[in-house]
Amino acid sequence: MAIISVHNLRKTYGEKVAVDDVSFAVEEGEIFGIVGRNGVGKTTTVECVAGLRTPSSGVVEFGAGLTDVKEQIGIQLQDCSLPDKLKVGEALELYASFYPQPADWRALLGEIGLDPRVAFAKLSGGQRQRLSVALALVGNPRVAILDELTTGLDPQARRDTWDLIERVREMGVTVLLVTHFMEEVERLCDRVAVISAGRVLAVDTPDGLIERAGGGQRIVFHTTGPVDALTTLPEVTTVQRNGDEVVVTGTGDLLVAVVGALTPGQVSGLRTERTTFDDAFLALTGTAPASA
Ligand SMILES: Nc1ncnc2c1ncn2[C@@H]1O[C@H](COP(=O)(O)OP(=O)(O)OP(=O)(O)O)[C@@H](O)[C@H]1O
Repeated sequence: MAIISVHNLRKTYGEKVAVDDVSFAVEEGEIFGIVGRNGVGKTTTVECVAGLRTPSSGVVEFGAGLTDVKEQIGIQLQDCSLPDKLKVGEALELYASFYPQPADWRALLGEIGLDPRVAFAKLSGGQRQRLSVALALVGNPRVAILDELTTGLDPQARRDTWDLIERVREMGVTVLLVTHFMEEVERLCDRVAVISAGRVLAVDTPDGLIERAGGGQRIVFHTTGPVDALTTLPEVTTVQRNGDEVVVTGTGDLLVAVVGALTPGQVSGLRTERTTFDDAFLALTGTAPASA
């Protein structure tokens, strides 16, 4: 049974429609991604789920066992900031005091690998993000909402944060992950809702969305000759031409089918690539993802 079900969520600020019509269900124990470009309504959606904002219309339902949203959903908000002089240990102890049955914050310190005596001002970007994850977990939540956790981090800090998110799931916590970083989706998410302009375009596994975008296979080559015949092949999903360069996506024995249909001697630089979640996102939304 779904631990969170969102039905036709809509949120407006005056004339501004931040979330138009969003529905999805999060299963217990999964890492569920909310993915989309900046400003499409991701944060507003999860703030409505966490009870921080009141939807203009629509319903957010919680599965059995999730009875107290404020206590059982931990949220790490984008750009979380703490007083400069507050030490890591003091922050965790303070946040733990807000909850009736907090987690052991000293054990959480081990997970995030931080020294409790270090002041917030002295933490690097990656360390601040790891602290904000720990603060989201200190209430012993059933669900952790993590919003744009790795934006602005260097590649190593990003990978460390991904490892931490995987450990959070291993602790039995369901994760609702807001991101516009496509590699993060492929690496972490069991399922994902792709949002554009306040609406859900698709909900599926990352592989399922890649499959929709061309079956995980892509062939790139150069030719000056005609390629129209490729579109009639059953293995071919899309053919895109940009000058001499042709990109073909499809399924099954795509390479054999494409090579068989091309005129020998007119093709150069043929290579195969795996379709990525970037391609799937582009195919769904018609826009490339923003860089992190
Ligand atoms: N309190 C508010 N008042 C007015 N407009 C708002 C408010 N909060 C958000 N918005 C607008 O609603 C839209 C959706 O914002 P939201 O922060 O939910 O998007 P997002 O997908 O999370 O983007 P980002 O990744 O940049 O945070 C944006 O156009 C934003 O400017």
